[in-house]
Amino acid sequence: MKQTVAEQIHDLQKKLTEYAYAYYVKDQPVVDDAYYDQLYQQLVALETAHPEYQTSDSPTQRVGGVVRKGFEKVVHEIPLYSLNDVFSKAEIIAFDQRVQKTLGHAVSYICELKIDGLSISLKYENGRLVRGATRGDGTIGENITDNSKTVKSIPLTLTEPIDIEVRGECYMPKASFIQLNQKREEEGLDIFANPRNAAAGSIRQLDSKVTASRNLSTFLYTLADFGPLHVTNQAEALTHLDDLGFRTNQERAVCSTIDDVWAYIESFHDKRSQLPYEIDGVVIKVNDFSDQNQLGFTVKAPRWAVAYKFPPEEAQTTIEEIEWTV
Ligand SMILES: NC(=O)c1cc2c(=O)c3cc(F)ccc3oc2nc1N
Repeated sequence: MKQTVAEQIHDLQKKLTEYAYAYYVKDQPVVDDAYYDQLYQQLVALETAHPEYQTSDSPTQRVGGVVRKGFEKVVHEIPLYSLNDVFSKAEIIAFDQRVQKTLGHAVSYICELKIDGLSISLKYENGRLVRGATRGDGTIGENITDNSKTVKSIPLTLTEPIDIEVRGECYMPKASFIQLNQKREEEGLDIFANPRNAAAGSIRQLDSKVTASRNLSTFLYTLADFGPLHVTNQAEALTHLDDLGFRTNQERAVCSTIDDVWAYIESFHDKRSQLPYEIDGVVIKVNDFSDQNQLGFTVKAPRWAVAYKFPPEEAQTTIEEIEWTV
């Protein structure tokens, strides 16, 4: 039986959302670009002819179009802390000693690549994105909801209709950074010093169409407000973020000893230049949440995590060296 217009539109929205998820979140395209574009144009035509069926979470709403005079301020009910930096194995061992002394037992750690982007916070109500915000000073950030919606790896709707707040890093892939600077040079514009600055300048654009053009991506890493989720450790939390539809970094590893942590760090010190995104170190976190809660926070940072920083990268990676994934 012939589909109604509403069914055609809903069907296209669903398909295009699934294809975009595979491409931008899982790095595993399921259709080629030409086919995606063909369906996308069909959806734009149908939604234009029947705006009553255009939904706020349709893939066509990713193009931006809001121009603001400035950013509203956002108060982070749960502050975004920064991490204490360490620069040597000795400091990591000292961190582990402090943790064991405070808790009275050994712990397992989770190592995560330290993505060199800018921190963002995303708030969902009933599974719908309601607010995107920059970290700011950790308590007061900027409302970048319009721009967040143009970042293709940020889900507009979660797989569960829950209230939750998550945090992560918004970054610009190395290849996009190199292409953006080449384009800016040709146009006689100033170039960005590094992908982090390019990401910050792109997510804090007053014209969300510009943000949409910058091919930003994300890796989420924290459940700020767990909502109804029952997770006991960071590894589980990251799996939940995956299940909800977020993009998380798959290089993470649970390590039961500091020697394993150090082996992880050394392995990524060598792989760093081949990664399609910039990292400036490795974040080491006590994995278990009850241990984290017992360790708590200082005024500015958690006692249950440190950021091991790599020495500044030597030569800027050439485009040939990079694996061409988003
Ligand atoms: N850049 C990062 O890739 C990254 C950053 C942070 C944080 O800034 C961070 C700050 C906190 F107070 C607590 C946990 C954190 O975990 C983190 N985990 C990460 N993977």
